[in-house]
Amino acid sequence: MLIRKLYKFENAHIVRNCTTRRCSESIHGHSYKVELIFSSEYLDRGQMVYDFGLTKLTIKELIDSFDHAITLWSEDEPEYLAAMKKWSRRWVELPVSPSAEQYARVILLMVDLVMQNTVTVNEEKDVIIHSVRVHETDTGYAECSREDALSEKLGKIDLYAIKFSQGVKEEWSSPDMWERLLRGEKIVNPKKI
Ligand SMILES: Nc1nc2c(c(=O)[nH]1)N=C([C@H](O)[C@H](O)COP(=O)(O)OP(=O)(O)OP(=O)(O)O)CN2
Repeated sequence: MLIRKLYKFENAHIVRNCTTRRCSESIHGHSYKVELIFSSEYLDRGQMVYDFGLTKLTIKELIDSFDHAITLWSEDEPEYLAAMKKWSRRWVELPVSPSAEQYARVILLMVDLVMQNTVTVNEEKDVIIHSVRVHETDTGYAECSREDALSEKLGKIDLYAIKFSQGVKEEWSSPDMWERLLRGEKIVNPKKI
């Protein structure tokens, strides 16, 4: 069974090497809409796949890292990267270019990491992030399955290579949230929210 939760953020980027000039040559922004689809064959004590409220904790905080930020590709021109980092307090650097496709893959892997580290307390069972849809505009989205996120054909994504600026981290409830997730530290879900 599937459930879906929608997140929104405002973000700026350039997508180098793509065909559309406006996209590859000028910094521009989008009001992103991100749909997370979770799945399980089981229901919890509340007869839910996964309480929507639980998706508004670490997962929401992590996705909100992109809000009012510029997303950078680590292989972009060093001069451009340095300037963006100098003039924007909030930035996220990815090892892949920030196309809608790569956003969807990165976000799926991030959410998967959160879910793998989460200890559930309401008899939730085998809840996984099933797919992610990233809407860049009202007219275009990219959709990523778990297989897509891990696909060697689409290129491996190294979560350890993702960098968040100090300005992003200091707004997290715990500034070392990402390092803790990468270390595999467990997050115990609250009994009540
Ligand atoms: N497959 C992809 N194609 C494009 C991406 C992308 O991430 N994946 N991104 C862009 C640009 O970021 C661009 O801003 C969005 O392009 P487009 O859909 O053309 O935007 P419009 O607002 O002009 O769309 P309309 O349907 O004309 O309103 C380009 N392509």
